[in-house]
Amino acid sequence: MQTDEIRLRAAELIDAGRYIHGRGWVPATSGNFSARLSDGRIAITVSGRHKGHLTSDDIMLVDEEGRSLDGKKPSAETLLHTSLYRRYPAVNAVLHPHSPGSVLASRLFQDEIVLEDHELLKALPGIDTHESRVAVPIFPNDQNINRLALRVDEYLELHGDSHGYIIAGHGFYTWGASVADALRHLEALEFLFDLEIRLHGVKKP
Ligand SMILES: CSCCC(=O)C(=O)COP(=O)(O)O
Ligand SMILES: [Zn+2]
Repeated sequence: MQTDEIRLRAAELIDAGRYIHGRGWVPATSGNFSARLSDGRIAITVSGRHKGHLTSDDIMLVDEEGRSLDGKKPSAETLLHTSLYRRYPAVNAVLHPHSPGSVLASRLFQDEIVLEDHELLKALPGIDTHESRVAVPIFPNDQNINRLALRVDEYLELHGDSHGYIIAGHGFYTWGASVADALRHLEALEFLFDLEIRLHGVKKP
């Protein structure tokens, strides 16, 4: 059943996809997006769809464990979304771009990229001064999404809240209380990754 809430969240994800693709952050059919509904179900992109040209047919519902509720095939990376929703009750949207900044950062830095002394850090929740240090962890890519989700979850358990994480040679994940918030975090992080890459050069020393 298409409730108003589902239609609204789907429209937000469709608009976000058009914007993110326009910026070159989800080339081909890469990336995936989701939003949590008030009853705990999750609206998520169908696997393999082009995220720049999404329609309502490309947004489906899964339960909290990532199981399809409507017979469609959810994103191959659904478990990376559901584990974030499980960990963070205040998070209602997760966005995953395959952006050049995140991929290049993973070639240049190991384990984490540190963002500090940037006014734009204030676009991230809980940060109100440029005198802040944000470490974005970098995990090795893994075709076993369950194993990757566990690895990320273990890191977050150990290190506390995070604004996002990079998967090496792949892309990054970020999240927020709403699709608009997650999109702001995505744009800020990608901008800061790009600045750090330019600052440090694109080749490893
Ligand atoms: C063509 S990109 C490879 C898969 C991927 O990393 C991705 O983000 C898209 O997968 P999905 O199943 O969500 O379409
Ligand atoms: Zn991906």
